[in-house]
Amino acid sequence: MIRTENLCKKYGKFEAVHDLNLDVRPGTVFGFVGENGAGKTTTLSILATLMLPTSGRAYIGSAEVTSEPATVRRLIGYMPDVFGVYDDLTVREYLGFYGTAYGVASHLIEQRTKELLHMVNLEERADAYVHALSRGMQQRLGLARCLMHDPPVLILDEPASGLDPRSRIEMREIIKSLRGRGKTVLISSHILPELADMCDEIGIIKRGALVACASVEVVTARASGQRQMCLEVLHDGKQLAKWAAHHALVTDVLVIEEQKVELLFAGGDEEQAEFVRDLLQAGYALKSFHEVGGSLEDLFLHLTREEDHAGKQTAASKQMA
Ligand SMILES: Nc1ncnc2c1ncn2[C@@H]1O[C@H](COP(=O)(O)OP(=O)(O)OP(=O)(O)O)[C@@H](O)[C@H]1O
Repeated sequence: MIRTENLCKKYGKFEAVHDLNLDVRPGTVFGFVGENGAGKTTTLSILATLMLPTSGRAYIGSAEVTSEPATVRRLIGYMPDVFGVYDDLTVREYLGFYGTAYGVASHLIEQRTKELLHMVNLEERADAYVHALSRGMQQRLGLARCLMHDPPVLILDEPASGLDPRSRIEMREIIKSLRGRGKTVLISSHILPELADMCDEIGIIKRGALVACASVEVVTARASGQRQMCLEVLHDGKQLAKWAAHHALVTDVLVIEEQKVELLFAGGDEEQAEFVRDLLQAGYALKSFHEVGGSLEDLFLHLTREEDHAGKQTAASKQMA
């Protein structure tokens, strides 16, 4: 639903986004994590048609951002990291203004305003002036604003930044509820645990390139000490996946190539040795077996250090789930 192909953006000679390949499936919440200056805002601005890429392509659905910006704008709701509010409007007027700007039919504006204010817990503030709202409330209103034209895709740039813990939790719960409404969400942050709680997949960006991408189950499993194992067999990987899925300590299985299977394992060394023995006894011709990485957060910290980690990055990129 959201896709970039070798996306690059240069500011003068400085390359802020470098050969970025993203693929966010419909209906998923994708967390885009990276330290300050990694290139998140630049990428999201290109997807929101606010900036042209230097090279490469970006798509929302089948619409390409540079050649079909009007179509893209209808498909997305974009919440920038910093946005202004109009001081002399009430909350209701503010949403009405954006509804009109987005071309929402006038009979729908009132209904949608009501629904969205309910969703972002601002019903009781409908007649308050926008400038009188707390920062958390303004951020929630900003999210409601993006949804006025009911777009299938949301692009949210650090929506919880600068919020106190309670407001962050409120924002997180609202974003989680968007998945239930079938929205595809791309959300950026520099805080991995915060994203892990509300996302289906996490992608890590470093110096403009995607260096790791994994399902949130993998992230959580690694954080909770489960092992991620990669097995290669001589024959059909699907058979092996079926066999492994029945094992009590296997919590998730993925066929990543015809003969290659990745799984999450909730046991220690002995159980793991037993698992491999059982597998051989069941007749599988095991070609290779290894454990994959530490926690994704460790990986993130490792990758964002200043030294060159080319070898590790390649390994990380291979972990694409
Ligand atoms: N208009 C610009 N001109 C020159 N350099 C820029 C411009 N905008 C951003 N940059 C640089 O490009 C790099 C990526 O910036 P970007 O804002 O995309 O990162 P980010 O991951 O969103 O960071 P943050 O979390 O701090 O918002 C940074 O080094 C930044 O200084």
